[in-house]
Amino acid sequence: MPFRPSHSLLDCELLNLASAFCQLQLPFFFIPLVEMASTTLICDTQPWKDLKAHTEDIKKTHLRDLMNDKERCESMMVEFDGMFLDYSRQCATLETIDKLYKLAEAASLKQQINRMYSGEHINSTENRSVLHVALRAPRDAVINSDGKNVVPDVWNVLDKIKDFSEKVRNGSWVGATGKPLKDVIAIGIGGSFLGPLFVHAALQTDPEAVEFAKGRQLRFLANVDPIDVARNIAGLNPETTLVVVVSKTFTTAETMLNARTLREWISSALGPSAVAKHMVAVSTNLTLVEKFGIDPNNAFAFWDWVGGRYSVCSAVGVLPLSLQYGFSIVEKFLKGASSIDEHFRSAPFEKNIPVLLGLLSVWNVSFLGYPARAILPYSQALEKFAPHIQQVSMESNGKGVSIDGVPLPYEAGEIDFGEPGTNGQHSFYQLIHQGRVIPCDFIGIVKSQQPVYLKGEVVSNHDELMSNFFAQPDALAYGKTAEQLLKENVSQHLIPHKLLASYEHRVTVEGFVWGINSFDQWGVELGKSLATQVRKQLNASRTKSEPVEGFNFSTTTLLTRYLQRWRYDLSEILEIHGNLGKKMIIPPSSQMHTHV
Ligand SMILES: O=P(O)(O)OC[C@H]1O[C@H](O)[C@H](O)[C@@H](O)[C@@H]1O
Repeated sequence: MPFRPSHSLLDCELLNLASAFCQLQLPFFFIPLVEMASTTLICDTQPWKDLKAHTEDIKKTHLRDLMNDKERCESMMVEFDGMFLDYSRQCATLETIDKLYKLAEAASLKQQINRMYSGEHINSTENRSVLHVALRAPRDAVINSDGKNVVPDVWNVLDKIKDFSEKVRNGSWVGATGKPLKDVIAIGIGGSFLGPLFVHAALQTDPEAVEFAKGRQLRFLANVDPIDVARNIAGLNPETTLVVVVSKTFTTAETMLNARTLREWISSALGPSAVAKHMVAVSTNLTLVEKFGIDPNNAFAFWDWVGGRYSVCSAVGVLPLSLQYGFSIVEKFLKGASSIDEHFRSAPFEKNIPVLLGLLSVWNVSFLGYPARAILPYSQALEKFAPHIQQVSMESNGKGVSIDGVPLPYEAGEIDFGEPGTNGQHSFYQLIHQGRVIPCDFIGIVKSQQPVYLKGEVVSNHDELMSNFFAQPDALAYGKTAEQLLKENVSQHLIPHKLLASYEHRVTVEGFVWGINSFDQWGVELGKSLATQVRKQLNASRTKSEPVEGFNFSTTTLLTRYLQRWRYDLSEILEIHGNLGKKMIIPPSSQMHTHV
């Protein structure tokens, strides 16, 4: 059993809260709920063994020499629909790539992709199909799940979103006091937050989208930290605000508490009946939506064949983004993603961008032993791309057992991190230059959303940015002494939809080759159940002074300290939270002092 030590702690003396928390990263080893199978692992196949042996040749080769081979570099460039991928700076020869194709064959990659598109239950531990590609399929496409074409259902919801968002935007759907709803707070976390935030950030300065968003605001409330509530509602008026509660399950603790908090914010200001006009929902669980008090007519469905982290193209992203930018803008986004879906399904591997990206990741992680990957978009509009891909990749492929429950004797999964260039250059690039070898994805855009060219300057501002984009990869590849690697990806225009779909499929390719289930997340579930135990303890200690029990020494100490350093009784809680409209809407800074 692998032991994964973790640090704990944190001392918030800074805020004078003196609370101690710890980040639990328990040593656990989860065996999915399936019988242990005696299936062959990919590492037992000949192509895997050949690649292992081949790493010795690669270690003797310097990237500088590889870069001098024009023919090699030319074969490592691929173009599709406005995207240009150059992977010539990978520590790989043409022989490596050939061996990776053989590995893909041994992993039945083509067949696995086909199984996904044909709706087979490839998420076997949850017994579900994986069909986020259906979310952006054209209206006349046929994609079956359990013998039923799901595309008409997808378009029913899209049509409903179009209709609703137009009503809100043109003022025919108004708030309880008759005022138009110009501001939207989308509550959600994880997959119900990161994708929509990424796309929102990408569209925020898009010249066309800007026009459609005039006079409107879209905010995201994810963290259960009440500071996030305070920041979200700061400056907003409940009378002109629409709250969209986004949760696949409609049970996620953080989201539901935030939803109850904003329900209180609305009803304490406008009366309980105002909720019907000011709150709508996106979920697969319409029963719980109704129970919460949101009219199911004001709920937008999606389906269990959409994984949370793959849900941005469902109502999860489409509803808030359509409210902000109008449905036509979002529809273009869906079309862009769909173009990559078709490319992924049908292009031969040597021209298939997600397949190439995925195979190279497997090469870097499992053969060259590089556990991390930096995602470096030279575009501020893509500032939320790395955080989104972090979830897509790390929640999908952060697994230690095969899909059949066999412990993996090789590393799988990647540590993803990133920042837009050039900010990252002034932060962590030093380590990449001289410290550790980190494969990097450099993402550049040909045309800026917001060009500036100052009179008297040598180059335009975007060219200045792109000078760095072109310089850094070569500095890494050639270096002075050290060997580094990376790949570049240049897009003609800002194409977040195509990047999104390419990276989603890349993660899928990796999972298929590693032989893991990229579509479940049992580790996260364990964390949730432990939080339930802590929540019960906090309540028992606060309300009945019960001692902390049932935890290990470390957690008991931290919890006891936390409880002792900030005590309150029930009447105080009611005083603070009971009248949200009046007492909680205070600036975050003064709120902190009030509570200390
Ligand atoms: O959309 P929800 O059901 O509220 O879930 C929100 C998030 O919860 C968990 O963290 C899951 O691991 C994520 O995949 C999911 O996106």
